[in-house]
Amino acid sequence: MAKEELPGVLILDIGGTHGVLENLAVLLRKHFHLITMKEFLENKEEISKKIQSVFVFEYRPTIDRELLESLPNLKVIANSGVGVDHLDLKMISSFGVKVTNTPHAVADPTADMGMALMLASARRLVEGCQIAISPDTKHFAVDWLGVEVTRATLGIIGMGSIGYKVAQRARAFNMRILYHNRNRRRKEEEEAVGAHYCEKMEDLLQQSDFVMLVVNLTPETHKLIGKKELGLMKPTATLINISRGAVIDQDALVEALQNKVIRAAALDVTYPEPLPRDHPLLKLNNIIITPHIGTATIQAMHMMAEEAIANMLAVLNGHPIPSEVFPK
Ligand SMILES: O=C(O)C(=O)CO
Repeated sequence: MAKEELPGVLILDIGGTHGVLENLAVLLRKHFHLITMKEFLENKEEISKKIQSVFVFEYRPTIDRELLESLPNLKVIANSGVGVDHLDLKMISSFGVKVTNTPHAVADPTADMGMALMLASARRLVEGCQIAISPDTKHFAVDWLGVEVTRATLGIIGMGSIGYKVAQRARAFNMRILYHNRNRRRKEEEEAVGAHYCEKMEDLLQQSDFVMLVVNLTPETHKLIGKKELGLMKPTATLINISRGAVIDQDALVEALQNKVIRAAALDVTYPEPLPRDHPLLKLNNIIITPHIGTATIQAMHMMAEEAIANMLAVLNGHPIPSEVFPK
């Protein structure tokens, strides 16, 4: 089929020239006529009617009313990634447009990232690397001892599919696993990973050596971890965040890390992203920050594109949609 006859997909944020993005474009071109944001802006009049789907490639708040008003035939916005807090679902739905996400592709790489951050913080990997490459060779490990993950207690806040995959990995480290979630998991699922349910988040915070945040960002989870919650954690505990930055009250975290209320933090997400260069979190030495790379693997990029393509085709062909997200 000629590319013009295929349904048009507007690509947000795929404009790079990196090999991995070109590979995604190859996958998408099998089913769609690809339209970049640049092409769209240069030739809005002619192109806008052709666009039936939008592929959101990065976690950015890019879909506004003005864009939706300019796309009369839009049927679906396919988000890469599971979190859709950057999309105004109610507003999008008022245009009769569906939103989909990619929960399957993200679960393993994001859980891996949680483990990577926990291990890196526990064993002070970033400092170790800096010491190894520094010109001063007179460093003694005894001056910067880490802590062990093996047999420690891990508290997982948010036991959806990513949280559960973290628990599966933590079991291999003989960790004691606690979790807090809106809904308790089935008994068989708890037993399979040896996880204990804490109805009260406070109990989990008080007992855990590592607390990992894996919740969606919603009005209920906004600043879920603040001064009070940090104060409940052990002074030897580490806070890991692989969900969304705004789940933590960052001012309270700065204070807690400065005053050694907790041992350390390891964050893949912050607000805003990236943090301003003079942000106090960047001045601390008991923190590791990565730039929201939970799904930044070659494999995840491909799986997310495949999952998004399946979602878009289902909407356009009127089939059951594998992963639709509904406004609350
Ligand atoms: O899937 C998502 O929404 C992520 O942010 C993964 O890190």
